[in-house]
Amino acid sequence: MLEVAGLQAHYGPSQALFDISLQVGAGQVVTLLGRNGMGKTTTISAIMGIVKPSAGSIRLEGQELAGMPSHRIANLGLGLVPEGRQIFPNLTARENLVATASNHLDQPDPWTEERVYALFPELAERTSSMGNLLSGGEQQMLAIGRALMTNPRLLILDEATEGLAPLVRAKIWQALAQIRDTGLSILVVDKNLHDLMRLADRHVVIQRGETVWQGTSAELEADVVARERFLGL
Ligand SMILES: Nc1ncnc2c1ncn2[C@@H]1O[C@H](COP(=O)(O)OP(=O)(O)OP(=O)(O)O)[C@@H](O)[C@H]1O
Repeated sequence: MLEVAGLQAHYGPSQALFDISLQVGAGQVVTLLGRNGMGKTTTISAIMGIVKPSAGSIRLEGQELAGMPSHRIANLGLGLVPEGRQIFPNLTARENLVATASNHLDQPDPWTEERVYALFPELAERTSSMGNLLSGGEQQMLAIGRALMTNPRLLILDEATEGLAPLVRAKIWQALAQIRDTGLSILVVDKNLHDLMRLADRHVVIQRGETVWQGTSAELEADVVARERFLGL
């Protein structure tokens, strides 16, 4: 479904990505792991076309995305839940959900407000609350719901549970498991590896802008050296 190979990216003269390769198969949950500042957000930004890749390829079901403007990439089926949630503060929860809703790919059984509220019953209680008045957890649920309402083929989450209480975090993981069960592919950046071990099929570890390890949850569990060396865990 998504194949990234030899991806490089720069911020002005400074190179942030040197050689990123990763694959997300249809219906798979894949994590992107690495210590702070190693290039996880930049990798996601390059996939989404927010940062222009300077080399390498990013293919979605065979179609090259590198060099495309980000709105076209989004229309081809990549749904982003950005770091920091980026909820529209002056729109209500409901308006946030519908503002960017679409079904460009004519997906059967598309996501609707009702389906999002069934996934996150907390949001159903808050439909007329302004975005900036929602709690961190509600904002995160809304950011996920908003991305789902674009009916993507691949959902990408950057630090989806950052700053959330354990109980709220558990709700988010539970929802992601439900989303995975609908067959949607998911690429997720998060620091809570323990929670992700159960949810994810594969893990990709990056260090200083390079992919340095890839494998399954069982392989990562068994590879104490890689965990210590690349993740400090
Ligand atoms: N807008 C920017 N301009 C210049 N350099 C940047 C910019 N954003 C990130 N960088 C640099 O690129 C490198 C990778 O950063 P990135 O944010 O992708 O890492 P990360 O793995 O997502 O880290 P974190 O977990 O802290 O978010 C770092 O050296 C960072 O300083």
